[in-house]
Amino acid sequence: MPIGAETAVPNAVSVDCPAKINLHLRIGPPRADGFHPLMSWMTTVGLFDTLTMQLCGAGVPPAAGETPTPQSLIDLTCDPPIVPNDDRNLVVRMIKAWAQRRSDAGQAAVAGIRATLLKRTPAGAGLGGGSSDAACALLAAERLIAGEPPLTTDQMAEIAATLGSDIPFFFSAPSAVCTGRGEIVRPIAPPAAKWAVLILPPIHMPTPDVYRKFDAMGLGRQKDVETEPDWAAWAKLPAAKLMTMLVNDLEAPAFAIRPELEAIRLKAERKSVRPVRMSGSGSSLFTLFGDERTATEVRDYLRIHLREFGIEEQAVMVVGVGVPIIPSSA
Ligand SMILES: C[C@@](CO)(OP(=O)(O)O)[C@H](O)COP(=O)(O)OP(=O)(O)OC[C@H]1O[C@@H](n2ccc(N)nc2=O)[C@H](O)[C@@H]1O
Ligand SMILES: Nc1ncnc2c1ncn2[C@@H]1O[C@H](COP(=O)(O)OP(=O)(O)O)[C@@H](O)[C@H]1O
Repeated sequence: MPIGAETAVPNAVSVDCPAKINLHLRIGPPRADGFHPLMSWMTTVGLFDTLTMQLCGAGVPPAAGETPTPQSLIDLTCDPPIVPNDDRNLVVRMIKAWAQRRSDAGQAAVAGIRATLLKRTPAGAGLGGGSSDAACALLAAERLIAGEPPLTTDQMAEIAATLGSDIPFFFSAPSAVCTGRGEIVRPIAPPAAKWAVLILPPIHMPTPDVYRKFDAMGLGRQKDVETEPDWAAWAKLPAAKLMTMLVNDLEAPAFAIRPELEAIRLKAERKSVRPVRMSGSGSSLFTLFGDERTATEVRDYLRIHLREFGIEEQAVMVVGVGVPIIPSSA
């Protein structure tokens, strides 16, 4: 009998899916498969989407106004609805890949899953929101069928790597060094700096465009992704010192595509009197702090001085650095 088919009581799991930032991101020349080798120190930050999932089958009463059972394996509702709820959504693709793996392994089929995704992390910001949602969908799905032999972190990361280079990181949250095309993940200590000011310019940066520009500019040296810093020493550095060590090799191509992003970064650096880095392929920017009070003061100051770029108040925020992922039964 399929799991969920006879479930009398809805069994929901809710996960706050954290965004990530690339504290340090070095990129090498493209490989034969077109992907770029990289070396990145990634950490979660406290900006969250919320994903709720519920087994959905014959015995489960539908939520008010919702269809009784999904027509397909997963019935996803997104808020805002502008986010696709079909196969373009990494949550849908992850659940399908998970169900396929179960089927290949001869495990019981899942009758259906009803999911809702409340989006807060902007897409195209280099914050891995879609990747986090996908990883958290797998964690939630595994929890929904508790009692079965759970997948190991390596098995989850293996499924994840088939869907996106950034997804495996989230199974080693809150802090890891990612190599290969991003899918080889090694947990390390999170930074001592526990707060970040995050700036979200109203700019959508498509990741492939930034990598293409990186190639067109002839950037990328293999040795940059092979020489690893002393991560343990970096993790202990005070925030201001650590910021001076961090590099993002995708800044040059991102700024070549959108020069106003560089102008925002420069202004943010001048006004905060500290280095400001881009995360991933952009467009988000961050700087780290050891204490929340200083972070809040700098945030308030930047809110005033970044207005001229069309950056709204709520797009400059203080977030915790190195937050855990904790699915909870709802
Ligand atoms: C740049 C980074 C840094 O963490 O993050 P984002 O800015 O996307 O958050 C990642 O490398 C993005 O990872 P992710 O967004 O999962 O990329 P994927 O879906 O696997 O690939 C999207 C496209 O990006 C390019 N790509 C991605 C990863 C990589 N190591 N080399 C690449 O060249 C390829 O053109 C690929 O077709
Ligand atoms: N659950 C999801 N949330 C947001 N975007 C998603 C999701 N699933 C797939 N996508 C697609 O992935 C793209 C990249 O989204 P995301 O991972 O949030 O940003 P980034 O690559 O900048 O870190 C989006 O433009 C969108 O088309």
